Amino acid sequence: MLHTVESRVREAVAGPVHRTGDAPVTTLEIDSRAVLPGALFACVRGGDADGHRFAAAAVRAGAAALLVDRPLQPGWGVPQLQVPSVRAVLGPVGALLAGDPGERMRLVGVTGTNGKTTTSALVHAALEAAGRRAGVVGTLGARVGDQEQGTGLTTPEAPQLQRLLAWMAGQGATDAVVEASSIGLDVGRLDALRFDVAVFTGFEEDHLDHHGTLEQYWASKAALFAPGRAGHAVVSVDEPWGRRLADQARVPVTRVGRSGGADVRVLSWDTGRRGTEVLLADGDGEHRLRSALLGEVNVGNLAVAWATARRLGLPAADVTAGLAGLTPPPGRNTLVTEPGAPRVLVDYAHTPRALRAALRTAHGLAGGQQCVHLVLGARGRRDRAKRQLLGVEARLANRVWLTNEGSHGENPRQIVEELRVGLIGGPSEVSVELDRRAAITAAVRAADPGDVVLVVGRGHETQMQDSGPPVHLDDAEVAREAVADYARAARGRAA
Ligand SMILES: CC(=O)N[C@H]1[C@@H](OP(=O)(O)OP(=O)(O)OC[C@H]2O[C@@H](n3ccc(=O)[nH]c3=O)[C@H](O)[C@@H]2O)O[C@H](CO)[C@@H](O)[C@@H]1O[C@H](C)C(=O)N[C@@H](C)C(=O)N[C@H](CCC(=O)O)C(=O)O
Ligand SMILES: Nc1ncnc2c1ncn2[C@@H]1O[C@H](COP(=O)(O)OP(=O)(O)OP(=O)(O)O)[C@@H](O)[C@H]1O
Repeated sequence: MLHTVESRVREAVAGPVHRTGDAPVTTLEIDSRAVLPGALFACVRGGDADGHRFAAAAVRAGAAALLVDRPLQPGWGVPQLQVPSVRAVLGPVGALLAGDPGERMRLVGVTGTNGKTTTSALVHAALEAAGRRAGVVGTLGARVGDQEQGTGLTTPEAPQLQRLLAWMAGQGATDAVVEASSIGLDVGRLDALRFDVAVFTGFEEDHLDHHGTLEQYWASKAALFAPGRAGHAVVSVDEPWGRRLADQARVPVTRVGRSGGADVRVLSWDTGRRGTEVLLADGDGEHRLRSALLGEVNVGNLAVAWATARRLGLPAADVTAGLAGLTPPPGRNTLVTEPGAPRVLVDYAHTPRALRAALRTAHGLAGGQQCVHLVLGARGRRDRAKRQLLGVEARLANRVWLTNEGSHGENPRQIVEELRVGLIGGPSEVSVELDRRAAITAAVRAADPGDVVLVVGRGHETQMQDSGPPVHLDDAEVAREAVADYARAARGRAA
């Protein structure tokens, strides 16, 4: 009933709350186009639109009540609950109407500029190996057992996130791992959830088009590591940002890294075509982890996942088995190979630091003798300041193919020019091919069999958007075709 929602709102926020009547409400919905009969429609003021404008449409679709921040005249015959900020109560109200699933589950929240999806998948694998039924929510969707649902966002809006957790609990999940994006934290999508363990994978400049300043971006992430939000923190302290967080967090911290002060310390590691091996030391002694994930970034991800799983009380043998058994998430350092053809590494790197790491992984695979060819673009209408920095990092490649990555209405040639600025004066040979499929194919054709072609930016994504509707484009699929053609042609020449 709406009066129960009112009580929850009063517990959660200060300020005036006013209700015009009562009605049974079953779900919370923030999009009028998704309203089902019995919903409480929350009128959210957004960047593009004011949800109050869609209240009439929501009532026509069956909304039983409205959550508003100003009284609507008329109310179209349904009661209204007026609060100071609709967005600020989405978490608590979403939790209430979903049956407070977070209170029945053990929750892990994973934040960091990069590594959330990978680390979440690792922790999830460890939980399952320990015999716990666990769900996972993030960029790749929501999953429990063999059931999946799309999420659209890395961290879904609070009503959807709460419904997903309820769905997982209904499927028997006792635990859930949730990717916590900075934007999700900033706009309150994770409000009303308390994480048993909050995980920090690392930090660099990103999403400044949303946050405005680096400090604001930092503050959004750091907010997760506070009493009431998290019980314990697992923090990668290899970089200064992690050390800052470990020092400032107001919850107990497990420090993970290569330095002497770390509680979970990486003693040595090795990564290559066959995967990654890490030797760790913690309070219980030394542990050797093996994983099919490749690339130096996964050394840290594995160590952090280990520390998280152990913090959750999972037995060491189960954690080791879970981490070893994980199939690499799609588009994260995915290797495409055929005998006689160059190897292609498809990776979701879309920040300067991730690109640097991916290039190091590619050079490692190329063995230092062979060339690394990079296919690089940048997404339109997103973080424009990042482009030049990506270009600077791209100098680590021997040859660079600048291309389109989905212009979202911007001029793709202009985006490529902004990337190219960072490459000026560098040693790499630079070509421009705006057709992404043609760029990947050309890079493979131009490579020698021992070379590595690194395709970054889109990872698992299968839809690319320019000015028109999205079109199907899967980098790994294009790479597989190019590599197969290359191998066929090589066999033909040899025959
Ligand atoms: C910055 C941000 O959080 N934006 C999200 C936000 O948009 P907004 O508040 O501006 O909403 P709006 O479009 O102005 O609309 C206002 C309200 O009217 C409603 N509406 C709108 C039209 C209509 O016909 N009926 C209707 O009810 C909308 O559902 C919304 O509630 O609320 C929308 C509705 O849920 C989200 O789709 C939108 O995400 C946009 C699409 C987005 O791309 N967000 C990205 C940047 C994002 O959140 N990314 C993070 C980080 C990913 C990473 O780590 O890389 C993520 O967690 O995914
Ligand atoms: N710990 C890490 N530090 C830096 N870069 C990483 C790390 N882990 C992965 N990466 C790089 O970042 C890319 C994205 O990894 P992942 O999907 O795990 O991160 P994410 O935080 O979920 O990204 P997003 O929020 O954009 O979905 C990888 O393809 C890899 O290039």
